[in-house]
Amino acid sequence: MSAPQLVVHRDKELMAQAAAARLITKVVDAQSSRGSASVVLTGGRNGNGVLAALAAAPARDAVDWGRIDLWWGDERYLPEGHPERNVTQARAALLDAVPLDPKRVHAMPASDGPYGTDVEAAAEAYAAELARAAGPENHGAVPSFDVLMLGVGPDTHVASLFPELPAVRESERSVVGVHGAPKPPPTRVTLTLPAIRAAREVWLLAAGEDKAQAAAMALSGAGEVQAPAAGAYGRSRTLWLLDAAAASALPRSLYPPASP
Ligand SMILES: O=C(O)[C@H](O)[C@@H](O)[C@H](O)[C@H](O)COP(=O)(O)O
Repeated sequence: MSAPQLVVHRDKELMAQAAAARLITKVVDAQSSRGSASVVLTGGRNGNGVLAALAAAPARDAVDWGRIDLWWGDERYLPEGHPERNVTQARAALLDAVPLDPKRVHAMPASDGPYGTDVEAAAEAYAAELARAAGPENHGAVPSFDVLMLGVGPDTHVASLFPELPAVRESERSVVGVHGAPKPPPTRVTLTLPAIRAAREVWLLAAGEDKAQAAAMALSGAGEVQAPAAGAYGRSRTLWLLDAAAASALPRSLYPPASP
């Protein structure tokens, strides 16, 4: 477990641009040292903001897009191509604009796919896909993702792990179905905390006033069942990328004050 490090940016645009720059560097480094990179994407405005900033970054061409595996932390269980699916939004923000290898774009199943309304079967299928990609050196049923990004919800949810719902307590499976999520749509597929913790680096993104209490709670010792974001950490690094508004309720002891 790595203790959280905080980086506070002036506003959400700068936060997205800085995260995109950071992601380019990480991916290029992973490709140089291991031949390929694996990145887990998140849904939500901030995750999509990072992808849009990456699409606009001149340095995006430094990435070898054919040698990157893309996975998702969660998916809204909706039909293929639905505008509210996380993968649809990621495609619009970045993926359609770069030369990815389609075999390495691991979208979560859709509700009109082979599993139909059986979200548990969809979750099992995604767990099996992750297991196939995990090498012996990965020590588990999921690959050692280079970077796993998570948007933080105002209730401290990450991926589709909502406070007190069964998915956040899952300790065995890497992927589960979610019913009755408080954020629409209610049916979702999500990585579990053990799968998230297999990542080398976990980056939590929080911007806006409505995230201030969530960030303060998750970073002040709350339990992961009440505050799922508190249970999201990487093996070598846990990075909270915040804008000033989301950082506004944090105890000053957690990060140095901005220069006057
Ligand atoms: O399916 C989703 O909606 C998500 O993956 C979810 O976990 C999201 O990342 C947070 O709710 C933060 O979303 P915002 O960045 O839009 O606040």
